Amino acid sequence: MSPNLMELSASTLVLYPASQSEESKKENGVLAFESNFPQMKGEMPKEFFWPSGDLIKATQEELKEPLVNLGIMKNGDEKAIANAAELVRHACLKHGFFQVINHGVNPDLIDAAYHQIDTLFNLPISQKLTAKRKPGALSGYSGAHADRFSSKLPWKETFSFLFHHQGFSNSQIVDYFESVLGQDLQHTGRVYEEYCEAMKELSSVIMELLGISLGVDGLHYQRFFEDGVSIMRCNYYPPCNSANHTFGTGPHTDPTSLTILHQDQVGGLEVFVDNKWHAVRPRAEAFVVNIGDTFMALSNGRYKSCVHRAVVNRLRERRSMAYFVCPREDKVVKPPEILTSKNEERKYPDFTWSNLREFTQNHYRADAATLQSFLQWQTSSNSSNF
Ligand SMILES: C=C1C[C@]23C[C@H]1CC[C@H]2[C@]1(C)CCC[C@@](C)(C(=O)O)[C@H]1[C@@H]3C(=O)O
Ligand SMILES: O=C(O)CCC(=O)C(=O)O
Ligand SMILES: [Fe+2]
Repeated sequence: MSPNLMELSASTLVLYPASQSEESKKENGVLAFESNFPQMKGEMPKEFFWPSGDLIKATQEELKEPLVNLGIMKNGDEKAIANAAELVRHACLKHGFFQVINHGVNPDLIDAAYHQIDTLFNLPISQKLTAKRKPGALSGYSGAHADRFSSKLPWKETFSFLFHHQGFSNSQIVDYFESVLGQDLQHTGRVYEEYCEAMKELSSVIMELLGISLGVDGLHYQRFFEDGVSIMRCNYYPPCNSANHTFGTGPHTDPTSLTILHQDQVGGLEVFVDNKWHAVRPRAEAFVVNIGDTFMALSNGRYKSCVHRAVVNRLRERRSMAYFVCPREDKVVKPPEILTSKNEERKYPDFTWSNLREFTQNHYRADAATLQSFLQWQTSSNSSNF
């Protein structure tokens, strides 16, 4: 760790625990969580308790969430597209969150993808651990992130994998599933291959609309992401008898560019709007779209990265699927000139997704201040090199 990072860590950064030997992990109970989670009965281990300052309840006030009908993007009615762009613009300037309907994704495919979440998380823990996420990597299985963090653990299991938008075979995900979980998971891989293809198409339509809504050429962001590598994540949140004291996913913004999320009918996603937490009512026919930190930078700070979290339920298990759109890792993240030409200052220096991703995997636990902390870190590590 650089000395500068240590200085930062004292004030703003939440750092990983020092790397531990397998022996000390056992002593700390980390491996025990992984193998017993989510069957843990009785009292919730202290590592899952979150500070009371974070546990503020959502308001009962209904959120007037913008629902954007994407069907209009196909028939090319200019007025309808302008109206949709206005809805998106208003939502993104304010909080960075909207939902889309008539998105063209086959509901049977969404059901099939949920079904495969059950296949995945019902595997024996020994098999899930064969696909365990390696330190610093984004793909693989994780139980409560217990091997990465030692406090404020999230009450969830996740399975993540990468999806190359271009230049890979149409069995990239099948191949990954087979390599980490074995031949039996071929069908699961096929379902997610199809799901990710559908997400890629959907993200391209949303990028076009975002471009139009910012007054940028509709093709600009579409092109920027065409050779990207996105992250698909299946989330499984077991029921929790101390649901009021923990989170499934704590408060954060996504460091990625755009998140297309589907949640099941249990509900649990909450967004921070007007200084309050609001529950997002589950809608089977809709996808939730969140602006992430990287898109905030691509819009020169105009569009807000959405602050959100997921709460867990005392009695019911919950599932969600997140497709995190990311550019190619070495692409320079900077806003199009049209957004900075009218004497508007650049809000963020250039960076690459690879740098920001590395920061979240090796130096900082993503939260609601990731981008600011990353920029501070980048500045201090650059200055220490000279
Ligand atoms: C780049 C990423 C880091 C996380 C997965 C993707 C996009 C979202 C990030 C995350 C979900 C934000 C909340 C905290 C986190 C640790 C989690 O709860 O999973 C984050 C992911 C991660 O670092 O694995
Ligand atoms: O499960 C959810 O509803 C949200 C999950 C989330 O925010 C994430 O994985 O980044
Ligand atoms: Fe998120």
